[in-house]
Amino acid sequence: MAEIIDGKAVAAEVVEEVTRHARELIAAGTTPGLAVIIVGEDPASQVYVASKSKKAKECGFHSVQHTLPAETSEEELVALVETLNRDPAIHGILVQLPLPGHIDSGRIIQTIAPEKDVDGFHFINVGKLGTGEVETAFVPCTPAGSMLLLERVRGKDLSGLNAVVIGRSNIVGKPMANLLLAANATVTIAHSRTKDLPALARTADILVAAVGRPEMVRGDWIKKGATVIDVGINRIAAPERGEGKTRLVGDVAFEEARAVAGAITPVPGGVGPMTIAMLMANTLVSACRAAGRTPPAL
Ligand SMILES: Nc1nc2c(c(=O)[nH]1)N[C@@H](CN(C=O)c1ccc(C(=O)N[C@@H](CCC(=O)O)C(=O)O)cc1)CN2
Repeated sequence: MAEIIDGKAVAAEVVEEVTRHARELIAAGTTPGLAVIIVGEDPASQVYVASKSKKAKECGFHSVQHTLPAETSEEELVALVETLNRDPAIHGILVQLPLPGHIDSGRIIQTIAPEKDVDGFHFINVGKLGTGEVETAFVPCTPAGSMLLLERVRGKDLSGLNAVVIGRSNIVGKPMANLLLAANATVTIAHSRTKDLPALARTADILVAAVGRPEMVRGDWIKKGATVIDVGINRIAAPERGEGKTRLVGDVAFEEARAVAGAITPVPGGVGPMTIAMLMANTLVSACRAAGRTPPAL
């Protein structure tokens, strides 16, 4: 049976470290500030944003939440981001995704000042990560958190290991592939047009599933002893729990996979909690840089 990688516990460790460093920074005169923006009433987004704001307060940060109606115009949102760009008390700006359809997410992301882009989605940060400038980039929170979990079982250097990332999104798949490459893994990105995905997945010592399709990766796709990082968070019907009930599953069929893998992240309690912990870490780093201090290695 595979080792279960406890993302909740690792996230709690990260948050504890961030809080300790934040205390020192605050004593030296800089309070890390995080502004989180949500537009509309998507229930999952509301939960994530509330968790982010709450966690920021727990870390001792100055935490501001902007809750905007779904009808907010793109121009209004741009204006808010520009105001936050100029606010010296704010070191991190996060616009919760997805945004309502009438707003161009790309334009909003590119409006965020790169030095406050704690989501790591701005072209400047994407480019830095892509060219190996990891030290000065902001790395997107979910891949950064996934790498920390991976490090717990495989160490920092992945030389000689084959990694397969299923999914090519800008938020997870592509940055994850870049981080694996920076750690010396041999990386393949697979997607909906990949031929014989199960066979390719079976070549992976490290398999990252980030497709958003419930339990797509089956046990017989997994090489014996592989490390499986499940980034998917899918809510599915669970009639066995009662009428109208739901449950969360990942992109990996967990029970099948744990019988074959060497280590695996569960859903919930794996990569998800790391996303919020790494946002706190990125905000601390941003505040350290603004204060002219060397950010801690987290
Ligand atoms: N601007 C951004 N928007 C979105 C991001 C992001 O990184 N930046 N990521 C996702 C959602 N997300 C954070 O925003 C997120 C998803 C899941 C979790 C989490 O802790 N999940 C728990 C389960 C929670 C539940 O019960 O529903 C888990 O996996 O254990 C945290 C953050 C999209 N948008």
